[in-house]
Amino acid sequence: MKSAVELEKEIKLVDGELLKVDSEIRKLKKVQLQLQERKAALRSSLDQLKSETLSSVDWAGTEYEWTLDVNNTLHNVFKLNYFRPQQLSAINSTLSGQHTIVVMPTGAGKSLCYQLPALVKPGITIVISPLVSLMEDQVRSLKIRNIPAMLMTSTSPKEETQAALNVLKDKDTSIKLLYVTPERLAKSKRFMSNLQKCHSDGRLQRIAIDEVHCCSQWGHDFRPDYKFLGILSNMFPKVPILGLTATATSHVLNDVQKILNIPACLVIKSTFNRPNLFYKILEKPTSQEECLNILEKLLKYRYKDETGIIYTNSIKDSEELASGLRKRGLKVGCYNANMDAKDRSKVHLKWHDKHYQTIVATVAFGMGIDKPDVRFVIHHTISKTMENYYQESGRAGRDGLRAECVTLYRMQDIFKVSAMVFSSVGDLGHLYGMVKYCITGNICRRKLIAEHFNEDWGSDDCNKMCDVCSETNLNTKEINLESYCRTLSSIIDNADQQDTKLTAQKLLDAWFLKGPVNLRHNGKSPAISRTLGEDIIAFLLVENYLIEDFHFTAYSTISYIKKGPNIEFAQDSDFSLKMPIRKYTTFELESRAPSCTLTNANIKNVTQTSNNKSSSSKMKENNKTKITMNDSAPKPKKSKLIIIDDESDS
Ligand SMILES: Nc1ncnc2c1ncn2[C@@H]1O[C@H](COP(=O)(O)OP(=O)(O)OP(=O)(O)O)[C@@H](O)[C@H]1O
Repeated sequence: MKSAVELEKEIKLVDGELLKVDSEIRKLKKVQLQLQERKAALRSSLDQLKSETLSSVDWAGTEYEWTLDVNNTLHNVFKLNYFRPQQLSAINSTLSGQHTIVVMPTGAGKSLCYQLPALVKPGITIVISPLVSLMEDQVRSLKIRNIPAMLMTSTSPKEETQAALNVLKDKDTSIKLLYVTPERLAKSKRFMSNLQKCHSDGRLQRIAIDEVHCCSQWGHDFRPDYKFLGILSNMFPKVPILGLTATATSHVLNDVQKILNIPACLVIKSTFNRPNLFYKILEKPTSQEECLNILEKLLKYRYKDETGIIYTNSIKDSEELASGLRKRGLKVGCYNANMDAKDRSKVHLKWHDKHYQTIVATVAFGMGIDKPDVRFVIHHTISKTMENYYQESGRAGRDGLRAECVTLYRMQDIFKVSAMVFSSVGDLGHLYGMVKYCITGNICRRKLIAEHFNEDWGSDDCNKMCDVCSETNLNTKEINLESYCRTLSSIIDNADQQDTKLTAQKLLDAWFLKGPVNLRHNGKSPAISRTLGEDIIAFLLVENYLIEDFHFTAYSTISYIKKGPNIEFAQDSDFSLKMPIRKYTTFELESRAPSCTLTNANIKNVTQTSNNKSSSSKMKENNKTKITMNDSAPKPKKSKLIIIDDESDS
């Protein structure tokens, strides 16, 4: 038997060996990590290469084995004469079996990209869509065209659900498109097992995922159940996935590809320019009564006999405006999240059938509006972001004919919206993008929208279809803001010393020597209009010379104004800051809007049947999005209202 000392000694020796092994393990782990990183980098290069190779193909070609069928189906079943830009590319790519993501603006015609291929090849196309009402609309219009389609949601009667499940097992089914919600897919084991059966019988033709940005947490409509869709490419590797979205940011698109496990897929992206939409900013009066006067004139004269939407940002406003307009003899429906689903769909239908000229709605009225002839979208209050504005205004003119997008803007609305944005998202940058769009009077509105989508549109892309470009007598004057900056800074310092917080309104009052005397400055009232004063405050917010400071009460969130990081530059002797003065351009409230004739850009649109790589729109973005077009037909995105179909089998 060994002595204790010997045993201790031996333990030390073993410890030494263990240390050596640990060190070897660490070294090997390091090598393993390096190899994993190298492998990931190689894989990413391979994906990139595959994606670039895919993008270099002219997918809009007309020599595919299915071309004749595709054209016949377009004409005979969908009764359409031409493809809109990128539709044919998307159709050819998915029919070739490629995983594809299609990014097209709202109303550009994404649905056709999966509905048409579904009829050209045998088998079933599964369409995953987040909105029950949208699916219902689509199935209804497919049935009108004698296209066998079905949907399966939690609200479907039991027999319909059973029938839909049977379709997946039935080799003789005539059904070509089966619509399901992501929740149904994620939570129904029966659905998934039947889908596997359908696949093993060789009948699962394609999986289309509408609003595919809902996969990504970076997107504005994240839906947790969309994450589940990542298993589809592993379960059915040979079945092409076709994702569709109107959200264009590269961050979201990369995330979507990762989540769906299709990193090397083809991304087909249209430009976001909507050439048939005329953009206009109108000065918003202070009182609701005056707002109603403007809206009344617009509805009675400018948009006589036309259908449109008035968006506002609160339920209260939607009710007040709707009732005010009704009292003025107009046929108006109200739509907001306070109403139950039945009432909302009644209003939607009445508007759809032109019983109502306009619907006054909060953004609850959004996703899934498929009315092609919306001739005007009026924003009574600014949207929360440029993206939202693009989506909401984009509901106009989906038929490609001229339509108008009018925004009523005044400074106070910034703070109504910013309190909401701050409470929900915390990031005001996107709202300020919207403010910049409204207060900039010397830059084409389209150019400002293009900036948001990382695109670069020239003046040809606008074709005088915004209030700035169409104004022949545009004011290009600038105003120096140096002394105003210093005065505003001193007013805020003075209020601080008195332990008083200033709202934008109070700051404006103090600047114009109105309101409490102790808050006013010592100088003269500025020799400018109060409206210009409001623009200056908004401009200084957008440019970070002023910032908002939010305080919460039991009933509301109040926005106060503080000095921003850039205001310290105002003390420098060589400080210079200029703001272009906005001029409200002419807009006839009481004459008919120009008629809905095809614009040149539209004509280009509808005759475009093959890929045109000589785009005049230069995409700055180079995120695997090589196919770009300059003349997309009539995005967003989308309202925030999503009806979740959350019933599972269990
Ligand atoms: N090639 C075409 N020619 C003429 N009209 C078309 C064409 N393709 C689609 N449309 C019409 O354009 C309208 C919008 O199509 P669709 O609903 O597919 O748009 P979308 O891109 O899915 O929009 P959203 O993002 O709002 O869902 C529909 O009325 C549709 O019939």
